[in-house]
Amino acid sequence: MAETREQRILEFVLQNAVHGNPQSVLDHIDKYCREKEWAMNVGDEKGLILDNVLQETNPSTVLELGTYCGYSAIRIARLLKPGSLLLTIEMNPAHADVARQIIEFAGVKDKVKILQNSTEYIIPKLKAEHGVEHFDFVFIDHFGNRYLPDTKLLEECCVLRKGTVLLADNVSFPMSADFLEYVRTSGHYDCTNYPAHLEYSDKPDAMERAVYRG
Ligand SMILES: Oc1cc(-c2ccc(F)cc2)cc2cccnc12
Ligand SMILES: [Mg+2]
Repeated sequence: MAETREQRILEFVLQNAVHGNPQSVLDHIDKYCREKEWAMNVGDEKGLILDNVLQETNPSTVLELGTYCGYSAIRIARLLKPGSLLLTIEMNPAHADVARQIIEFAGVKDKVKILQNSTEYIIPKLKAEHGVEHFDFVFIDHFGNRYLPDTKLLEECCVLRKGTVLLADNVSFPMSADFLEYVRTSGHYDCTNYPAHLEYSDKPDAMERAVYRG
């Protein structure tokens, strides 16, 4: 039996999902985490909200904060038009390694670039070292206490443009309360709340869409 939960998820996917089929990989991660071991993927219910908000935006450049096992990176990449790119930042090297393998197995690695470091280290380097002009879409799904500082860092580093869509997971939890307060009251964002449930659970949770107005 693999040592970590993330390695067991990877093993289940490699042994049961259809190689090169992103939906099969998503379905198998959901099956494992619902039936065997809970894990903090955005999951199928909130994943549908992510799909819908993403498709309304039809982005060419996407940033994700918090890769974990790559579940949402695959959800996003499978919907991106040709020539689009997802940059995803993961500070935990073991998680990044599992994500790399799952993303490759799903067949979407050409649309995804995993940057393994902290968000505060990478965000200031996105323009100079990763050729980023602006992001059309940002999915925020790392640790709630970093949501606000990283949103302000994205503003300061000028990687947002008028109309950039931020979508944040887990905004029902107190850790991201300062982020919610800021995007709802600063005057720089138009916000929409999407009530849902915690992944693989009946506990309440929610996502917040915040459209940057500059
Ligand atoms: O979707 C998430 C859920 C949780 C979470 C963990 C334990 C709980 F009891 C409740 C919620 C943590 C996350 C950390 C980072 C990104 N997403 C998370
Ligand atoms: Mg989450």
